[in-house]
Amino acid sequence: MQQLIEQGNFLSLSRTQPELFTSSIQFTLGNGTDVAIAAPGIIAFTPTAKTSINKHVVLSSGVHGNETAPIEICDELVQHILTNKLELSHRVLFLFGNLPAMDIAERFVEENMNRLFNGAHSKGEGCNNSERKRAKALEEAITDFFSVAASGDDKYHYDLHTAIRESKNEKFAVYPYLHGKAHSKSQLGFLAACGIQTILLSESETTTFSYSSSVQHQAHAFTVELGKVQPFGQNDMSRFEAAKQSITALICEDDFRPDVDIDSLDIYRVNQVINRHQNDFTLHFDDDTPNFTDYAKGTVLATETGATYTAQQDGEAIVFPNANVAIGQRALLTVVPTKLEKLSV
Ligand SMILES: O=C(O)CCC(=O)N[C@@H](CCC(=O)O)C(=O)O
Ligand SMILES: [Zn+2]
Repeated sequence: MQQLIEQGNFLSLSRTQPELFTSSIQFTLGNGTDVAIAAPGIIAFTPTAKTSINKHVVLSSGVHGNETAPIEICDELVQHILTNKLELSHRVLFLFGNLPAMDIAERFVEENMNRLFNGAHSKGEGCNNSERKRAKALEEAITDFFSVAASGDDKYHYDLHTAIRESKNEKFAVYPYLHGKAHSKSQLGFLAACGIQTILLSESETTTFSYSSSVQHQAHAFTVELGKVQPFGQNDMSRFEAAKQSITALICEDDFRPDVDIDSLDIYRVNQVINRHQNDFTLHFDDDTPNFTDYAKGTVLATETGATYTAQQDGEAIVFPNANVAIGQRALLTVVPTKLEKLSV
């Protein structure tokens, strides 16, 4: 543990010597911050010297193993907390999602982990592979972490990703379906401070990590897309500076609440969720077509035996196209511009 406290290399040790963390470990840093390690890649910090803790923040990265920029950002934050370069004002749980997928620089090993949350890990064939077991462990870590929040405290979960393709709107966030609850203006302010001006409103239940935290814990939860997938060490970190600074402010300042002019944001709602049902599922645009490319009504976007998927409105745009997903999984979202109707503070 001496090496961990001196170097702060929690992610590296989790990946290279996971046996160090197979039993849970607790210790306290010199500045009074309690550290609890539940498993490799799962570390929580509680700044006990603070009397006004009212935010409980979950930062997950690497749920897809090849989405490296968020992993590098969180790795650095953890290092700075462990080595006392950063002093927290609020509780933070860091989750490094798919460690084996990071090692092979792939999105996943056997199964896309971001379709296994909200209990999906234990449905169907059951919790029978390492990604299903990890999704369950990550959910349990969040349940434990939020269980000590007092009523009225704020719970947050930012699930940090990068997209496979280029994107006309480089940074964007998926706001999980809120079942009629109002969208939060202060959360949109925080995301804007991170450089995220584009928000997709999901309109259905899913098995993503952010939806799970939103519906299970009433957390302010988002899937945050910070840029494009790059190998470890090849990210232009200057493109993530605003996100890094704002996340740091959220966890280190007593009350970081940047404001935003809602009219300056690009808000979309999901219009179609197109799943792949057949082996011959084909997208009808080039592989390098960026996210948020929009089409005229009637344009054929994808086909498969028995179905043709078209733009239903002028200006309908594509997001996350991927013809290679497993049968039954989401191969394409389409989105259309919208306005936010119900906003809370
Ligand atoms: O670029 C892509 O095709 C995928 C990027 C990514 O991993 N996106 C998330 C979004 C989750 C959500 O809809 O909230 C995913 O597909 O899991
Ligand atoms: Zn991802």
